[in-house]
Amino acid sequence: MSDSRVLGKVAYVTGAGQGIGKAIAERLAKDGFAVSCADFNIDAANQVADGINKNGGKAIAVKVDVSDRDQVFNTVKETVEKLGGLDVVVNNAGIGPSTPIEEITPEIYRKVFDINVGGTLWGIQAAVAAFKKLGHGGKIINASSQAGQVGNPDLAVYGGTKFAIRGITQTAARDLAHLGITVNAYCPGIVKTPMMMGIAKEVADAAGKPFEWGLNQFAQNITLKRLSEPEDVAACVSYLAGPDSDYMTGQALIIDGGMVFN
Ligand SMILES: NC(=O)C1=CN([C@@H]2O[C@H](COP(=O)(O)OP(=O)(O)OC[C@H]3O[C@@H](n4cnc5c(N)ncnc54)[C@H](O)[C@@H]3O)[C@@H](O)[C@H]2O)C=CC1
Ligand SMILES: CC(=O)C(C)=O
Repeated sequence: MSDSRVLGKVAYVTGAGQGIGKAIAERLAKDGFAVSCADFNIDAANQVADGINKNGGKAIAVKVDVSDRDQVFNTVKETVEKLGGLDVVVNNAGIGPSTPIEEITPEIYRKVFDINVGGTLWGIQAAVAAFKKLGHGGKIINASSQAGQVGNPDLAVYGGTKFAIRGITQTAARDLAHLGITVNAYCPGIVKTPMMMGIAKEVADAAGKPFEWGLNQFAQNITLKRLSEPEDVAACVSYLAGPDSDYMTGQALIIDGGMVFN
């Protein structure tokens, strides 16, 4: 059921073409947001936007490589022009290769940080510019991870980006509060998406083990004894995007089924 408090508001979600981003876009549309589905894979983003529109929501798809600052600014501008405003930016897009310490190369380091950390910084910057031009504050929501809370096997580079995103979230919260902007993050656990399944396979293959062994390296200590659905994460982001979280900023909400206990 939609929330009358967000009707007429606009959300820009990166990585909305599949996985967690798709679930976030669909949930925010159900909540009542008009949604800009931003993704490198424009065909996938179009499918998500078409599905939202067919279900009575309002959505567009925009092609973006979040590692390219100009593309992020241009697609945020396109969102404002086509949907009539902007209130929430979800910096969800990311890549997650497994990187055994001795196999890390400068190329993979730069690529993962450019997308995961650069994409978050450019999304924050573009959101601030749009909110200021529109004359109001807003909400910025960044994708961290349980792997941004504790070190995970073979994820030194990816996990490093997720730790970085928590720190960026805290600093941005402090720096942007005077503009009426809150900045928070979400830390999913082991979510059934192509990214996670890919990591599990890479870890298993590197160890010469079956896929299930690789997945279990990450999923064996989930208190609730089930993998996360993308919709579990979208429910957390729905809270962060809505007015009930207005008094929250600089936080990284852990939505992992009970893996990390701070
Ligand atoms: N799947 C999991 O278990 C977890 C995922 N996360 C985080 O959640 C976010 C989403 O992850 P998933 O849905 O699992 O990933 P996914 O790989 O299933 O989907 C990622 C989406 O982002 C898009 N994308 C990738 N690089 C892009 C770029 N440079 N510019 C624009 N779009 C780009 C892809 O086309 C894809 O549609 C990521 O930030 C990830 O780090 C955090 C914790 C756990
Ligand atoms: C992909 C990810 O963020 C994990 C394993 O927590």
